[in-house]
Amino acid sequence: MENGAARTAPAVIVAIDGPSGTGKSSTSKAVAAQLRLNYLDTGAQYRAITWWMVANGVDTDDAQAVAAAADKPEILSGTDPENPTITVDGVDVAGPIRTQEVTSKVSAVSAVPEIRTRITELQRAIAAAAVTGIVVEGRDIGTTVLPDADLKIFLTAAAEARAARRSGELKDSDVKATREALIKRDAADSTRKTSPLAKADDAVEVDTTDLTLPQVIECVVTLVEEKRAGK
Ligand SMILES: Nc1ncnc2c1ncn2[C@@H]1O[C@H](COP(=O)(O)OP(=O)(O)O)[C@@H](O)[C@H]1O
Ligand SMILES: Nc1ccn([C@H]2C[C@H](O)[C@@H](COP(=O)(O)OP(=O)(O)O)O2)c(=O)n1
Repeated sequence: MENGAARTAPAVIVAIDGPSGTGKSSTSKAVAAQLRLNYLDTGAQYRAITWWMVANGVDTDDAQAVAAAADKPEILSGTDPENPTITVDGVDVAGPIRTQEVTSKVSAVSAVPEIRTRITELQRAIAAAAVTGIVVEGRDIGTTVLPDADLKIFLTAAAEARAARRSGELKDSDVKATREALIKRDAADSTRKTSPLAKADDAVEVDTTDLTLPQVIECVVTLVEEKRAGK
């Protein structure tokens, strides 16, 4: 260290993208907790605005109606990886945003350009305010939201593995139906016009099919540390 001065690590921005069930949320939370960074689940924000549309009787298949309401709800994300929170107009929606109804409607709502503009602004403001840095996970973080991120990771996994992981979380669900719903949602998210799910050219791809969660976490922590060390 020069002249014995204490050196403060610069804020590090990590973008983690990929399809459903590849391990984005679990990995991002653990990496952020381990490295004392903030954490943002951008899927939760799209789920929250979708929840609001449903709760307020907006037809989620009517893109014009969804666009007209895009600025109405106030969405707040708490970025502590040990206790991430999400509220809409002051209401805790962490539970309600995970229902099958919201899951089946979120792709249509998040394809509307006015919704993406609104949520992208929120995401950039949260990332800019993170003093030590942040891990942001989603579908278009490396490509659109934070194209200058210090490190971009794109997680993948075989559809069978992803469906098995997801149905392990949902009681009474069968793997085949979960697999079909997941493939349908990924296809919608990857083919929408505005900011689709995509790997950034400079992202590191990690196939998690045959890796345990601790292995994926270790891999990403190592990549962040290498970046910080300037390798
Ligand atoms: N590498 C892995 N091996 C086994 N299970 C995993 C792995 N990564 C994540 N999981 C589990 O799969 C489920 C989905 O993971 P999650 O992090 O929510 O994925 P995503 O955010 O990409 O949809 C969770 O129950 C999680 O514990
Ligand atoms: N950056 C993002 C994050 C999520 N979305 C949309 C598309 C996704 O199907 C939904 C839900 O995302 P979420 O990460 O909660 O999905 P998972 O069920 O965890 O895979 O939100 C998006 O369009 N852009």
